[in-house]
Amino acid sequence: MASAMISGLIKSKSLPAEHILVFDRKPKTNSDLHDQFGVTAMDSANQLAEKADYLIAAVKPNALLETLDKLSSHLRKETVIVSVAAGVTLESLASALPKEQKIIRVMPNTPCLVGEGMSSITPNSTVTEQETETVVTLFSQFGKAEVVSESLIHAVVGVSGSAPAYIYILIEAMADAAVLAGMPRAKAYQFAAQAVKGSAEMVLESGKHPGELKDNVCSPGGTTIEAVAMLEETGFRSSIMQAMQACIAKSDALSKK
Ligand SMILES: NC(=O)C1=CN([C@@H]2O[C@H](COP(=O)(O)OP(=O)(O)OC[C@H]3O[C@@H](n4cnc5c(N)ncnc54)[C@H](OP(=O)(O)O)[C@@H]3O)[C@@H](O)[C@H]2O)C=CC1
Ligand SMILES: O=C(O)[C@@H]1CCC=N1
Repeated sequence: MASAMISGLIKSKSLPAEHILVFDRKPKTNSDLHDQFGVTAMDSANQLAEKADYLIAAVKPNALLETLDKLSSHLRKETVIVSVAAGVTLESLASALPKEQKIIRVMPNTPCLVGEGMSSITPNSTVTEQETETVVTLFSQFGKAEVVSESLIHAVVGVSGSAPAYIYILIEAMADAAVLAGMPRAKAYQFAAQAVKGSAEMVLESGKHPGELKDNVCSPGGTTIEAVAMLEETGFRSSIMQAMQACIAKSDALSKK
């Protein structure tokens, strides 16, 4: 996720690469990030903590609190800690950080890598409006970003954070069926991915209800309604909803650990 954000930020040209400071505990990953993106690789997490204005922590949720706890004594009071971890609440983050530390929870997704991310932003009470705006602007450099209340983050994990995985499965299945019908594999991925991308753009740009857009594709007695009837029979909608409910429940369970 960190690479996706760094890459998105570099591509946006919104700040010089060397102003982005990074640290990964694996020296090779650290130097690879510098070689690949031109960012400044720090020698230690403590050094990063001392210098950063906005510190984005992108380690696994189960390692985050211990990592922040170790950094605590090196942080400046005005540094804004940005956590992208699923299921780690503002309250738990605060418990591992100095009193009154500014904290923002962000839930991004991997399409940040290609400038098409979707990120939610949730500040704690010590963050100023201007600092929240700065983080919204930062994450808007590689996609869309919106402030949401903390209670909605589980839904965000389900509908955008984890969602690229479901869409990739959809694209893979569509391509498999096209291959079954004789289309070469590479072309099948291109056709399937472009169909998904174009359909998403139609929802975002037209503002029309997805049901209306679906109806427009279904010619009477035609091919599409056959596919739609089969999707209903095999429980496609229900499958998506159940998968997302499992995802949302896991996000909720992680936050209660
Ligand atoms: N992947 C996704 O689509 C999304 C992920 N997230 C969140 O992003 C976070 C990272 O997830 P993801 O990128 O998938 O995980 P990865 O395991 O791919 O990346 C985590 C990276 O952090 C490194 N790391 C671990 N501990 C430290 C430390 N103490 N100091 C410095 N670097 C460290 C890891 O190194 P090592 O290999 O040595 O463990 C690894 O390179 C998670 O909290 C997740 O909830 C949020 C939204 C979407
Ligand atoms: O799978 C995960 O836990 C992370 C959080 C959202 C996307 N990936």
